[in-house]
Amino acid sequence: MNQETLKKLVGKYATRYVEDDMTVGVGSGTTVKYFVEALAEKVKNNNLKIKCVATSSQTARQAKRLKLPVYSLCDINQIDLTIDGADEIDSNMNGIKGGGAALLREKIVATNSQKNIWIVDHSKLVKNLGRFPLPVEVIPFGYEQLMKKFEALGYQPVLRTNETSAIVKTDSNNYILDLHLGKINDPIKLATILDSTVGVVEHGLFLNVVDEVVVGNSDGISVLKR
Ligand SMILES: O=C[C@H](O)[C@H](O)[C@H](O)COP(=O)(O)O
Repeated sequence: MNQETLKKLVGKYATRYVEDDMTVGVGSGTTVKYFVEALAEKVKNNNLKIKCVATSSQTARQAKRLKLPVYSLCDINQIDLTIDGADEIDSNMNGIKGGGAALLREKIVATNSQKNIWIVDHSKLVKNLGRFPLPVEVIPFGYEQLMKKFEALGYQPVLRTNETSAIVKTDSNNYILDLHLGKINDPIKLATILDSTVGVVEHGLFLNVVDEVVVGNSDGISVLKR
């Protein structure tokens, strides 16, 4: 099975976690896109009454187009379950997210969710985090100074730009610095440093956040539980 087929498979599989009357956090990315499609189908076929909270404007647009009811996080009491993708997951079920620049809203939704499930193909499972550049969302004001600080720390920051070389702006109008770390030996220490750096809005280290990971393998699906 190719990667796209595996993404589709886990996206569809994840709909089994969604029950009537739930409020569901809906993540972002190319894997979640398949979950949203399958969820819309399930909601329609079973006449489910659910509420969705989207982690990005892109997901919100897709969900609305497919007639899923999208609510603002401010207008709901509690999120029962969030289904999201990930860029890397280590053996402690810690992850890197933000490859699609949605990390800030994703972390807000995840930390307001009773349960978090990630859906990935097997290529996302790693021994140590860090081969995937760590996305850090920063305030545009004075971001060059932050880049200098990160360079001095050996983090090798790269300002994220798009195909036309324009600076990528997040849904909150911030910039993304991708840190090329190679291997993150101590994710907790790194998260603490980034959390206390002025100008950093949020980073893509999601530590102790996920409850279950649905993995698409060439011979089928496996589920990792914390
Ligand atoms: O900002 C984007 C999110 O963190 C995505 O969930 C993550 O990048 C995984 O995306 P994909 O399923 O496209 O690999």
